[in-house]
Amino acid sequence: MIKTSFKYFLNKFIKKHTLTLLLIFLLSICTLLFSFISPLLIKSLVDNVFVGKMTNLFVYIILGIIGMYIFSSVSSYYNSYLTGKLNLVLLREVSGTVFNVVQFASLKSTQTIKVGDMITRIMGNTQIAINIPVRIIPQIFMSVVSIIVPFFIMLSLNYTLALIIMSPVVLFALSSNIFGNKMEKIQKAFLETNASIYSFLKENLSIIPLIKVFNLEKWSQNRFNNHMNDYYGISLNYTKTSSLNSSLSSLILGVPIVLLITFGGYMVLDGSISLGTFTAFLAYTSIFFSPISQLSGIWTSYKSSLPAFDRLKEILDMDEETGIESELSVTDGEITFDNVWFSYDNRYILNGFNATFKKGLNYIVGDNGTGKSTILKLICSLYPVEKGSIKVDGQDIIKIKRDSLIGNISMIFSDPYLFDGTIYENLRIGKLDATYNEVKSVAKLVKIHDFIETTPNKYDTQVGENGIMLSSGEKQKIALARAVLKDSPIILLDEVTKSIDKDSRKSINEVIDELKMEKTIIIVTHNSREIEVNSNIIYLEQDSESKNPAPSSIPDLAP
Ligand SMILES: Nc1ncnc2c1ncn2[C@@H]1O[C@H](COP(=O)(O)OP(=O)(O)OP(=O)(O)O)[C@@H](O)[C@H]1O
Repeated sequence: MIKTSFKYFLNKFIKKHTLTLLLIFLLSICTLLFSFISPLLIKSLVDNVFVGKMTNLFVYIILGIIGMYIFSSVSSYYNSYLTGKLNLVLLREVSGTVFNVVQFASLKSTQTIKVGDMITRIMGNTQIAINIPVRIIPQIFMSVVSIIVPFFIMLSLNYTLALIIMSPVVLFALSSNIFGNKMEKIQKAFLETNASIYSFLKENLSIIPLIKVFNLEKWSQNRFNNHMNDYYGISLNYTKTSSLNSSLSSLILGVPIVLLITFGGYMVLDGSISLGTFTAFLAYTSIFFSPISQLSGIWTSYKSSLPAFDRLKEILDMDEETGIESELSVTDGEITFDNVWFSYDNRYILNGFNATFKKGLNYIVGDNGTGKSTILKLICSLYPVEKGSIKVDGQDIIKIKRDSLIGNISMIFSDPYLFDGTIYENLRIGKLDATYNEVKSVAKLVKIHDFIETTPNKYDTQVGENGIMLSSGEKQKIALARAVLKDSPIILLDEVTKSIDKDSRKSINEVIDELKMEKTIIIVTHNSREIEVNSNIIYLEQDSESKNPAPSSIPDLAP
């Protein structure tokens, strides 16, 4: 699974940056050149200048070292700048794509992941995934080059000594593999725990009033502590394993040095290698083994980053909302449900539901949980139906482009969903190009204008997160104003007058009365006293059978 997600990620996001990555690889080699050449310059310094007394070479070697330093520093600057830039470009592209998928995915699929978890995936996991192609793979490449080049140089200097010194490589390969697999498992658990902490915090911080009125502070604290204990346990395991890995690497790193001093030292005394060759070996041994030791750390980070791909792919694979073919043309505004089946998590809410909603007033009434709100959401295509069809003026909504369908519908949820902005901005989402005057006249219509005028900055007053500065009734009036402003032929209202006072309700009903002449209005309500005579009524029961009763025969569902 991880392999497929990784390949998919590379093809979707990294392939188009191949040139930049190649340039980064090239600059990495340039940065390394100095470390490869400098031991040879030192060898020449010892053997030719100090021992062989070729003093004319001295100045060239010094100039060579200075030149290599400058070249290496310039390459290193461009290398790190390009890497940082590519990282930022990819972060913007990947998180933008993931966010976009979440926006357009069906509600059913987005609801499978908790909000806090989703946030950690969009930002945190994206960065972890990007690290692999942008930092980890170039580091692996650099390490491999840093191993291969000194390997051949050492072989050319002294074949036997080179092979003796390189023998501990096997130990590195073994420990990297063992630790890499272990870290992959730990990181998977770590990412899940991290996501559940975010989800818990997101939920907890949004229900603080509930916690206060039920005296749940201690209970809540315990839940947080439990999450933190899990986090602590997994993080400690991570720290323990990675510390063990790095100290084991340092221990293994000592083996070739001991081998060089023992065998190389013997060879110098023996006269089979020069002192310069021994010095060059000393330098190449650390050049050769430090990337091997780094490689085991990089391999561990590579393995531990892999679970992030699966978590991102889960989002990128989400179903898009349906409706791709045609535009909706609303003439009579008739909506028909024909043998509609729909379930949440295999629990059927609608079993072959049939109903017709016509231009004018339509009511859906029924007990809690019978599927009234679900019917409105299905008309908006927020969820796809499983069997049967929903048609608007004979056009199956499954074939209609989503923005065309939604362009013809105003849906007001029972929760008005306000965002953190001004009253004006919140009203205007019904019609983004509405003028100030248009917004104002609609606010007057739904009886919220007078209240707005009393707020500190009038229409520019900030409403706070989810409209926390406003009362439930004020929020519902704002939501209603949005629907009126949108002026669409179909209006769906889910218990929108439940928190509205008697006078305002009266004027809102007058607005609805005016709109019913030319629009299809479907109202979900529990208050049968509000239902107009001669309107179309769908009464839902637990088995989802619909009847068309006379208003007088509907049980009074109001509390
Ligand atoms: N996103 C969801 N995931 C799973 N089950 C859901 C979801 N939304 C609603 N349900 C379930 O579907 C059933 C119908 O819900 P719906 O909100 O449509 O009922 P309703 O008739 O509007 O209820 P109420 O009168 O209480 O507002 C309920 O039993 C509810 O638990």
